[in-house]
Amino acid sequence: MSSESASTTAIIYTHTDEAPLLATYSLLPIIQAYAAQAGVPVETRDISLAGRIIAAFADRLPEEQRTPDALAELGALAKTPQANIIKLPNVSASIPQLKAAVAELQALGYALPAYPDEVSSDEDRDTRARYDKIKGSAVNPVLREGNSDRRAPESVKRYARNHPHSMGAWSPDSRTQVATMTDGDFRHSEKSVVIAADDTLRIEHVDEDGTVTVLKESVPVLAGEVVDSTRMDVAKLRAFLTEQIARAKADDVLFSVHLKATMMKVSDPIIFGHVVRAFFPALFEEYGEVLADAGISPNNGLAGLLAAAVTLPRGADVEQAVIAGLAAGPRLAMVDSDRGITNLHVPSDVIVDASMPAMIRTSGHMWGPDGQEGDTLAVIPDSSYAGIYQAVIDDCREHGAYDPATMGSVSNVGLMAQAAEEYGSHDKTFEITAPGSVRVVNGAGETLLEHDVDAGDIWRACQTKDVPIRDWVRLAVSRARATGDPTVFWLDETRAHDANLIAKVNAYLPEHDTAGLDIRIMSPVEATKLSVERIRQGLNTISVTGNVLRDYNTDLFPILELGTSAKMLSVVPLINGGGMFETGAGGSAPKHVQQLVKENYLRWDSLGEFLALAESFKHYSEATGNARAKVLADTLDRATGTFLNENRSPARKVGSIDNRGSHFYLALYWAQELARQSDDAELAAAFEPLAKTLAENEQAITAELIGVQGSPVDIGGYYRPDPEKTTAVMRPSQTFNDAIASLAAG
Ligand SMILES: NC(=O)C1=CN([C@@H]2O[C@H](COP(=O)(O)OP(=O)(O)OC[C@H]3O[C@@H](n4cnc5c(N)ncnc54)[C@H](OP(=O)(O)O)[C@@H]3O)[C@@H](O)[C@H]2O)C=CC1
Ligand SMILES: O=C(O)CCC(=O)C(=O)O
Ligand SMILES: [Mg+2]
Repeated sequence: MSSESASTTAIIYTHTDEAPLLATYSLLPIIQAYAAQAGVPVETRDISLAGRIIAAFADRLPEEQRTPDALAELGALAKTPQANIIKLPNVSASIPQLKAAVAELQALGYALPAYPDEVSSDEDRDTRARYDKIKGSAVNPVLREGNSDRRAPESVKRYARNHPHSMGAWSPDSRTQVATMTDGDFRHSEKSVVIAADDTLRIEHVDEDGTVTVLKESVPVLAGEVVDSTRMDVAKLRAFLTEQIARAKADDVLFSVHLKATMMKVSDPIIFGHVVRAFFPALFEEYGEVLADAGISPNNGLAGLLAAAVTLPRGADVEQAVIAGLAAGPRLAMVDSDRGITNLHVPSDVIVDASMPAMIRTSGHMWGPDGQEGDTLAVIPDSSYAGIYQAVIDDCREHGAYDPATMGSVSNVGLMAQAAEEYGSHDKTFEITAPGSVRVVNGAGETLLEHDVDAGDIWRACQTKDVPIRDWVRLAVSRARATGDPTVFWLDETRAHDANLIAKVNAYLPEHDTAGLDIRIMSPVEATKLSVERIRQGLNTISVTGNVLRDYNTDLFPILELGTSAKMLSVVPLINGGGMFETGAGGSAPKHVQQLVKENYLRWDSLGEFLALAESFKHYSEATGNARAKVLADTLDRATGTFLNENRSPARKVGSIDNRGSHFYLALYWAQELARQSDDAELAAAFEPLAKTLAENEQAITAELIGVQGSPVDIGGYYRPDPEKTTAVMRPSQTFNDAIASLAAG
């Protein structure tokens, strides 16, 4: 089947990375077997980090190693009404991850160039440009051609209330605090304009002598689009960081930094590098030049720095300086205290959306170098969104931890389509090399936005198109109508960008019937206070936010309410009519892969996949008229309900059912629902024998699945696991495999 004809008729299930990929090896064969009975093809496309690297260098690889650019194909598909994509989380690679993936592929025989830290030739420039396109959040902005609708379905919320997850108690004496800048950051420097007519903008740097350097030649814009620019004053950033490090030391709390070096792939690694510099002043005073000359950047974290420094003549001295710096500074929060991995080791290890809620769930604690929990100074340099975490912390300190058995819910409608807001800043973010100004100029040569800058400052521009804003308002009203819940736009009228958005929201709301709906506009901090107050009363609130708060809120509230964002329903109604169904709101859980390899146990919870799949079948049925797809959806919904009632989610430890066992139970309940339903007798007959076989063999299958656990396994790679080895590991029950195979045979 060619990809064009496939795209009009098939559901595309993405082949990604890490834990979700492992789960796919077990779950996808079940899905394909069931869907085939209803005439619904389910195909895969490889958008894994390794797959994207291979595709990007296809022209430099021999014929037999080449693969097509599946991400480009799906990006184009997402713009069509035919799109029906199930999107699993994928690695948004930091440079250390990218390098590791390249090394693994090279070892597999792919003659890929190394990532050039220093660029000295045209070839380097080309190689670097290809890798830079792959790194960071490179998949989601391409596929997300719609806004985001993330929520906990009622059945999931009920499950969480009946099986409340653990929640660390909060003390009124907690000294945990958020530290954020009050001046000179992105928040305080922001300027914003609404574009009057379709145009092409240019971004220029003007140095102190008036010499103009074009930073970006062409930024096409449409009428009604919001364009912002802003700067991080690096002198102020460094002063702020030095102050916070001293403060954490004086207060004897842990020091931690929380960034999004993956999604904000240009700005945040630079900020991360400044944190590393500020934490180790003596190291950089002494060896800064040596490290820089060797192309070793603190932006990639302490782990990369230490590994690379070993090769230097004074490598041992550098290592000693790091040890001395750790001893001299405040106690540094740890990612893994057993393995000595600090908060400053790898930029992709401290991703704010997951790291802050995990801390709030654990009594406001992080882990210290001694492996003990402790209060922390959580540094979030830019103040645009940091205040929401402080508001939650203040609430917990005052009223204690939330109670998952009784708390309400905060769902999210997020603006993200067409690379909205910070998502689109990657190719418009610059680390400034000389003092002067940066300006955004329109086609007529007029300056629309301008900032004074100094060398080292980070300057960035963002774009938010009008069509997505309009669609976001529509989606917010439709969720408000569907639920009757208060619906709050988290917008701050004192922020330049938000002020423009507020005007648009006020213009577009009257296009809808909002009679009887409670729709408000509040600053993020005030909206947080309202939402947590309602949560404590067991009440639900819809948060309608921009892209970054979409990311933050859809981990923050689910982690507090459900224990994990993996249990979220995450739908992206694509603006051109297609559907994308994301599986949960979390990431690719690297820790889970380590556990599988060590003890053949995968604790990944595929509930997000089950929820996405049901929505995808529903959409398929509506788009194609295939009534059987609707039967698949309805029966899967009911099966997921039983799955939750029976508490068949993976446990965390060896000896219980894990991800594979949870897939068996889903297959059992789904087959039983299909056999039982009366909408389609033929389909019922097709599933009756399977339902019987699975039920009869429950003991045997779970015994086979649990029996393999407990010892190390080989999946033949991390970023490019070997398909045969991984299949063998992820499908270890012959009885179960035979039963699924019998469906096709029958
Ligand atoms: N949509 C996407 O494509 C996204 C991709 N990412 C990427 O994922 C990677 C890891 O990100 P990170 O910030 O560490 O966040 P993760 O969400 O991957 O991990 C945080 C923790 O969340 C829990 N968790 C997440 N998903 C599940 C699940 N399905 N079942 C059970 N537990 C789950 C696990 O906790 P525990 O250990 O307690 O079990 C996990 O260790 C990065 O490369 C990041 O860029 C991140 C977010 C979204
Ligand atoms: O695109 C990414 O890097 C991660 C996105 C994410 O965390 C989210 O969508 O919640
Ligand atoms: Mg997120």
